[in-house]
Amino acid sequence: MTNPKSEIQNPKSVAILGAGAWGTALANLAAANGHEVRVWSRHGSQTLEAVVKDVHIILSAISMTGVRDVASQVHSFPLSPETIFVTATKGLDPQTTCTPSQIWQTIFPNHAVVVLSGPNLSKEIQMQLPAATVVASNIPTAAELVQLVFSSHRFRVYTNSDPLGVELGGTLKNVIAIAAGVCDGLQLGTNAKAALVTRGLTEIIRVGNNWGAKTGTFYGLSGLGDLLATCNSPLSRNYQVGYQLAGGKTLTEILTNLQGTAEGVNTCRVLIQRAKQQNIAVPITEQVYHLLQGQITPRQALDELMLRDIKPEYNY
Ligand SMILES: NC(=O)C1=CN([C@@H]2O[C@H](COP(=O)(O)OP(=O)(O)OC[C@H]3O[C@@H](n4cnc5c(N)ncnc54)[C@H](OP(=O)(O)O)[C@@H]3O)[C@@H](O)[C@H]2O)C=CC1
Ligand SMILES: O=C(CO)COP(=O)(O)O
Repeated sequence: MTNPKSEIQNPKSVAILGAGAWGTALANLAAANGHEVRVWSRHGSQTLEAVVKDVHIILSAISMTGVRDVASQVHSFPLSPETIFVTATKGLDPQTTCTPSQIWQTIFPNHAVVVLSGPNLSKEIQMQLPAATVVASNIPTAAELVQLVFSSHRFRVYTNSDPLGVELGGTLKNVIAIAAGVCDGLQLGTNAKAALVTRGLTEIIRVGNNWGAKTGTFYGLSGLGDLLATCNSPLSRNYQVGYQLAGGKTLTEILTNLQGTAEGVNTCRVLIQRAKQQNIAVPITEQVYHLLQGQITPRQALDELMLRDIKPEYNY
């Protein structure tokens, strides 16, 4: 059963770039609503040019490492000026610290770009469990069109007019999810976890505000919502990285055996770079960074956080 409002009077053609866990789940959602869906993978039989030809929507669910290259390739093909880009990647560009939507928008300045982000563990969505997400754009009609394409009785899609905030919420929480995995792996208890996630949200808001995003966005699905999902679920790859580090495995061992992408590892490095440039306090991210670099143990990271100077709670 589709959402009655999204029932197909006007089916759209949708190119999904990336046949990983998230690209596949999103392709299934659009196809279940009766849209024409074409999926591109670099290992697939169809060319990128054929997949994007004449489509209404191009949705990228490519890992951060591939975004710039794939966006540049798409740029070399003829597209309708009406084509809407949707980005579902949760990462930061190591060279420029740009978000994926900033990359797409720079390469396609005359096209609408929509960010899709929320508490969306793809395994649960593939099992058709209920979930909600946010589609955000500076062009409201573009976000509304994407909302219709993906909405169903199992997948509730909200629009939002702060694409940067929605994108940063989904991206920055991955670093906190690694820390949450460490917290659970060390069996630090529920109080510790609540403190970590709440102070993690403060850190995300501090970084987001400096970047130009709105505070309120981070209390929504793509900030607090996604923190709750990924900091509490073993389905999250980022959480798994932290949990297994706490169990004594090395990062290399963990990443070799992990199914899929844990963007928080790269995001943490880029975030440290940006926080230094902009002079933003990111104490949790700093400890995750030292831990990922193998410079401290999980217990030492905990001590560093607990022994910081005492201060007022609100210091965005
Ligand atoms: N899984 C989830 O629950 C969710 C994931 N996300 C985000 O979506 C993004 C993708 O995650 P997910 O699908 O889980 O990851 P996967 O590792 O399952 O898939 C990654 C996809 O990116 C492709 N890719 C990677 N590098 C390149 C490249 N250089 N050129 C072309 N394609 C490339 C991979 O292609 P190939 O298979 O050929 O390697 C694959 O299709 C991440 O940013 C993640 O944070 C967001 C919400 C939910
Ligand atoms: O972003 C996600 C859920 O919203 C997926 O989390 P992981 O990338 O940690 O698996």
